Amino acid sequence: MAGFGTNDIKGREKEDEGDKNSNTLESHVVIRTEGEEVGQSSSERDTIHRSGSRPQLDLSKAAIQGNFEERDPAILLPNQSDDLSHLALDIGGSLIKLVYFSRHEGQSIDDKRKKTLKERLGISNGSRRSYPILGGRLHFVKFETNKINECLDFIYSKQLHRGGMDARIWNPDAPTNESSVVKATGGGAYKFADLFKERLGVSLDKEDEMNCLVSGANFLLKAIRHEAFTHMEGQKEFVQIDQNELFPYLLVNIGSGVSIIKVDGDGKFQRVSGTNVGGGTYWGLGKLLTKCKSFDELLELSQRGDNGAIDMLVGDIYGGMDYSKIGLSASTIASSFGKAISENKELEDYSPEDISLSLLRMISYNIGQIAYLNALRFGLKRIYFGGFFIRGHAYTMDTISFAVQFWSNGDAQAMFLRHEGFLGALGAFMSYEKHGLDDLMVHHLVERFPMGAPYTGGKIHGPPLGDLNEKISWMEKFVRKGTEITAPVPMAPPGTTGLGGFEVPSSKGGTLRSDASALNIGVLHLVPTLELFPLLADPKTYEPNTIDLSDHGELEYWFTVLSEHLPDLVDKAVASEGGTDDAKRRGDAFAHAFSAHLARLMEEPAAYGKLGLVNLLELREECLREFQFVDVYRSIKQRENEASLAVLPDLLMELDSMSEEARLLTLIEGVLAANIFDWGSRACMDLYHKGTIIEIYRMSRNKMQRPWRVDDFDVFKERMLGSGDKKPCPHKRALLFVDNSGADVILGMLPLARELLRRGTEVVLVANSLPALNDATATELPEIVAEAAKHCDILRRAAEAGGLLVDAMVSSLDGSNGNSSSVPLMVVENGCGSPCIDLRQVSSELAAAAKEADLVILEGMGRALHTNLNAKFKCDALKLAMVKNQRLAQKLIQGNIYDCVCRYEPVS
Ligand SMILES: Nc1ncnc2c1ncn2[C@@H]1O[C@H](COP(=O)(O)OP(=O)(O)O)[C@@H](O)[C@H]1O
Ligand SMILES: CC(C)(COP(=O)(O)O)[C@@H](O)C(=O)NCCC(=O)O
Ligand SMILES: [Mn+2]
Repeated sequence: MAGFGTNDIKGREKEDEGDKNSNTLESHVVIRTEGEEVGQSSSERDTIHRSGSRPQLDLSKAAIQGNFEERDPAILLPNQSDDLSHLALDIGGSLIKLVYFSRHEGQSIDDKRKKTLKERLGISNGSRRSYPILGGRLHFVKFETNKINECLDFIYSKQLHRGGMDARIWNPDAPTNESSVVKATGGGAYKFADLFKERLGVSLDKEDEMNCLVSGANFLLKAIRHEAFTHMEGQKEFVQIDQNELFPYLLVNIGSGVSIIKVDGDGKFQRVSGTNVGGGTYWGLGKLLTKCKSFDELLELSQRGDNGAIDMLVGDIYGGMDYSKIGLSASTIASSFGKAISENKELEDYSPEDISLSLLRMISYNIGQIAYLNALRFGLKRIYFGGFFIRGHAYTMDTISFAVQFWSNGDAQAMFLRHEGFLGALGAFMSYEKHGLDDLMVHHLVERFPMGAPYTGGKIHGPPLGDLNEKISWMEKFVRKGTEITAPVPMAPPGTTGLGGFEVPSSKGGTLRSDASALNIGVLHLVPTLELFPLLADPKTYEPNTIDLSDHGELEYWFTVLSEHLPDLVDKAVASEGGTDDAKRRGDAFAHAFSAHLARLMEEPAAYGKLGLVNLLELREECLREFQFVDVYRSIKQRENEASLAVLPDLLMELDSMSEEARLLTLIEGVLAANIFDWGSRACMDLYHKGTIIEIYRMSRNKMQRPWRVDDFDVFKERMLGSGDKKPCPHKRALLFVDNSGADVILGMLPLARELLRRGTEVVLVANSLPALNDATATELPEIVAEAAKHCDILRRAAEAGGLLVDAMVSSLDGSNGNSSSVPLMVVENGCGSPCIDLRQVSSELAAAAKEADLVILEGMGRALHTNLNAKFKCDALKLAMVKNQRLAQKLIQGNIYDCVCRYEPVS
């Protein structure tokens, strides 16, 4: 449909009138679940959501209460917290790497509704793992080895040596275990054992370094989706690792020295070679030759260098010509530092920049070459490079990649790891028994990039700041200091010439992002309750994002959309927390944090792994949560729900007076029309100033004209109603992924759900676990359904059967009580708090509900267009959305804003 003219819409006063007339939800609330927001003080709500992502999935309290019959493992065994280890170390020649685990208080809403639901879905008992996976977070921190005292202070301040602060949060009476044991690897585990004992009273349990490197690498390659990447000529590309073809591979760890390991499987490896010319050589020699004070300074110098001033090039020997017969260009380095012998110059006559670059190239190239030769020795094609020498530095990676590519004629591939320097520490962490990490799968891990590490220059450790005040004041300091965070990472292509030579890197004068602000690895959230959505036709090829943000134009467009939305979002966020000074400070901090993330990603889109809209939109919500904005759109949602519930009875009556066929069309039309209530869309927000909810809804419905831009309604209708005399059998169970609040869910999806129920199909409403924009959450839905059920027998009976109406439930219309024989209407949480959905990581509840489902209905722009438009399912799928963005409409459906998509994909 075309745009909405102002003529269509009446003045704003109407809305207020409508508000006065409508019943408020609060006055009708019947069920109130534990932990529910209604009526809670904001501080109570904070506690519930403070833990950030997906707390509902983490049923820690249930486990704490000792109900070992429950399947949900989440965070478990608080009383055994002494057995659970929280810290592992890799103490190397140059750096100390720490991996530590923190548990966070999850929200458990184990109410009656959930219990009934679990019974229905058959997930109440049995199949507990023998070793529960822990729910919590893995943090990565590093220190310089020569500043070991800083490291000891850090461990002490976080009490990590005592099993962590968390242990006492769970069990305040837990004795502090003075003789605790911490897993450690690297030479320092021996060298500093006494110091750890003396200062912290802990014994270091030494683990073999190679073993740790390998198990760390294997864990990363198996459990993290976007861990490994190639880096050629400035281009970073993530590689999808086929788990069946993971082994064998060559692992090259470039620390102070270099270890080269052939890996054949878990625990199956051989250190086949190594070289003493490694990261320590670059840093050591570089320090002597340039007087640099830090590794980063040295690396930064290299970016402004011209190694041709020191290196003897092929051209220098051949009078400026290539030696093309053997494939060497004039710019190929014939002899690193070779020029220094023929010139009558002293060290001071060479620039530190040139020296640093010569050194970097010499060492990187040499390691690349030795790595390749070893790969050749064993016929290996995949070479993974780790170790902190790499430091995510584009030029280093390009040089190594070039060497491998050049010498192997393209046969072997150099790949790098995002957690490059933490392999050993992760391996040491893995060596604890009983942590259950071996069972972890890709879908159990969510990586988050919190703001608030101390980015102050110089310090290389960057523990995330847990305390909100600390975070905000850091953010304020940062804002005063300037743009340290957003300073560009030098990513300029190195200008490789081919033929074994390199031109001088073209990036000039850029400062290297300080190590602590590199922010390219986040905190790994372990969420054991996440699962792969079982109805995906082919999980291996599934890609949630529809739009490819590696297209720079797209990236820029969506970044602009998000930036422009920010001021309004901050206003709403601050208002949602009462507009207090504290809320304003948090609002400011949020705006800066989110802008900094955007700026970071704009410079280096792949910094946080492969980037898509699903990540960007979730990042925004996560960032709000980080600054404790619990539910920004709460009052908007409530107002829209109230207005919509008030007109629901009329709508249901209207529907009931129609023929089956007309009704089905009206229902689908209703869903599409009501999808206009989206507070994430700029165009829609502008629209809301022009009319009341009900007016906009009516107008939207009046404008629904078929054919829609994508219109598979007739095929869907045939599947639902049959044709001629043939009545098809109804679907057994439909999953309805709902979107937005108010009209969208109440006047759109609920009536559709009711129709399915009427036809004997069980309905599962799938809603967000956490708030995102104005999306209804799974905790809000039962109340909404309860209200709707007051006006509708079908909904009431189904809701009762699905356990949605509990205790002193609505006084039923027909006076009957108790369980009816109706097919059930259920509500499950989807496991996320974003306007989009990545079906590789959904709640276990949803995964269980999906097993019996034969129809999936995805609704809304976020879940059906930005993500999943191209997703294929093992069952029938209906994708419904109104496109509320002009550019997207053009791109996806060659249409216009407010056009509609009704895509039906029957299982073949
Ligand atoms: N901030 C830093 N300080 C010192 N060295 C660093 C730093 N960042 C990167 N490096 C490089 O990383 C190397 C150490 O890598 P790492 O994998 O930690 O090995 P090790 O276990 O031998 O300490 C150093 O020799 C240096 O080349
Ligand atoms: C965030 C959204 C995906 C939510 O849409 P919904 O799923 O509610 O239909 C959408 O509002 C969106 O893409 N907004 C940004 C584009 C714009 O403002 O035009
Ligand atoms: Mn939405």
